[in-house]
Amino acid sequence: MTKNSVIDDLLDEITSANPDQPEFLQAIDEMAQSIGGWYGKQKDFRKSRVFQRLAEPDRVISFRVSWRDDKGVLQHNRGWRVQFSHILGPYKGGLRFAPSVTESVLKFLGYEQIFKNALTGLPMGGAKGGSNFDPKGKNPAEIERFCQSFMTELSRHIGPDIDVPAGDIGVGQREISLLYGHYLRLSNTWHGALTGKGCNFGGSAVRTEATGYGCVYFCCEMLSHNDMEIEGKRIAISGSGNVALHAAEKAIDMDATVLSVSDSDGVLEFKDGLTKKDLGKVKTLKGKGGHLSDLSIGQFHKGKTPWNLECDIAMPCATQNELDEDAAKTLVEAGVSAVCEGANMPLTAKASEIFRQKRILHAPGKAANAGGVAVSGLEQSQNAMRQSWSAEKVDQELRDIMKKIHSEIVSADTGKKQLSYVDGANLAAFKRVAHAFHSFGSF
Ligand SMILES: NC(=O)C1=CN([C@@H]2O[C@H](COP(=O)(O)OP(=O)(O)OC[C@H]3O[C@@H](n4cnc5c(N)ncnc54)[C@H](O)[C@@H]3O)[C@@H](O)[C@H]2O)C=CC1
Ligand SMILES: O=C(O)CCC(=O)C(=O)O
Repeated sequence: MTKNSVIDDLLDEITSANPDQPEFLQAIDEMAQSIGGWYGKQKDFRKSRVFQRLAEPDRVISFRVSWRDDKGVLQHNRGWRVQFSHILGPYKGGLRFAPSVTESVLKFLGYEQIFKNALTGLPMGGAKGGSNFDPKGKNPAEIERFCQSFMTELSRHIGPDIDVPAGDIGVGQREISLLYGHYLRLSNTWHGALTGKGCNFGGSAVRTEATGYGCVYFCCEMLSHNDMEIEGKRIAISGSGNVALHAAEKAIDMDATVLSVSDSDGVLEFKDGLTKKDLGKVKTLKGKGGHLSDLSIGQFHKGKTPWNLECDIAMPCATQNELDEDAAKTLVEAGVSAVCEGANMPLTAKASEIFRQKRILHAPGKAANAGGVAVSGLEQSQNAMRQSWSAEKVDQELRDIMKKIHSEIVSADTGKKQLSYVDGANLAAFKRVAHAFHSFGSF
């Protein structure tokens, strides 16, 4: 079978089984393109349809979340937990609260999570969950009532050896605290059934910072492997949430010039580089749910993205498909050297293809943003051991894990002369999961 016929064969059945799930199919397609050459030679895996079976979640739990708003009116949203695979460990992955959440979005995130978690080398399966609830514009009491109602159902499905959720878009430490508090009341058991908890009640040092810091650590590994360094590089960052602001913080520490942060209204540009002082102002504003356009620092460009800024490194840290083909072309013309994904699947398939053709270094999210879930894995270990490690120890572990992920990717035998971080990450992770899955028989 040629590579293309293998890929067509893999995609046909999954595509027809998942109509109207474009994000999920995009993630599946990327994996099939990366591993197709190798998979075509794996007779046993093809015969037992490992790829197709792995594309079917273990289960998708969907539920009603009823909550009362401040006017006393009963509202309801839909909640989900996609428990994709627990081959390598308990289900693990974040919860997202945003109006754009659909089953397709959570399935793509859950699928990516299986392979990201495999790359960390820690015993974690893959899952994702959340709700189409929009936290924007809700007051704290409404958020609390929503979180409690959401957990009333979710608590039946989670536990330290079953499924361990964490945060994602719209779910930060405030929401994790509310969710965990309600879980404790319902279960009457203290154990680490959630990660991202406050450090004074079982959370790990550095978990809040880990995704952004890890992304910069990975970027440094990738640059140094390719005879470059981060010092002095101009970095365009999108987003202004947990991942973006901690990536910006670490990049500034490493003497890079951070040119931007953004939100859905536009981009805030810092021509001479974001300073720690101004980063503090952005953090304070975002902590209160404000808009970047309200700040009187930098230059705000309404309705724009960071992708037309002249930069050396693009670091998309906001959301899926935020960087499209035109943006990729603009970045290439402006001389970008590397793209490092803080967000999950922030590039459209066409944008990704442009960077591949132009041989731009491109670190996919499942590698570059794995630092967050890796420190979640370390939080699970600390909870199980009833220990609390120092920030220095956790940060060192995080650096070591990002380094190890990088070296696994560059040594993955993709059969191609040109090093592709996308293919390397997909192949290294898929092999680990597929070998375990296959050995379980009719699983
Ligand atoms: N929090 C974590 O530990 C991890 C998060 N991620 C991924 O990182 C990305 C960001 O997540 P967080 O920072 O945790 O979320 P967050 O909720 O803290 O921040 C999201 C930010 O993105 C901005 N945003 C949303 N849509 C946008 C758009 N279209 N254009 C520009 N900005 C937009 C929002 O204004 C907000 O500032 C997501 O893709 C998430 O899945 C990945 C690994 C771990
Ligand atoms: O920390 C975790 O469990 C999950 C983090 C996450 O949602 C992600 O890696 O996309």
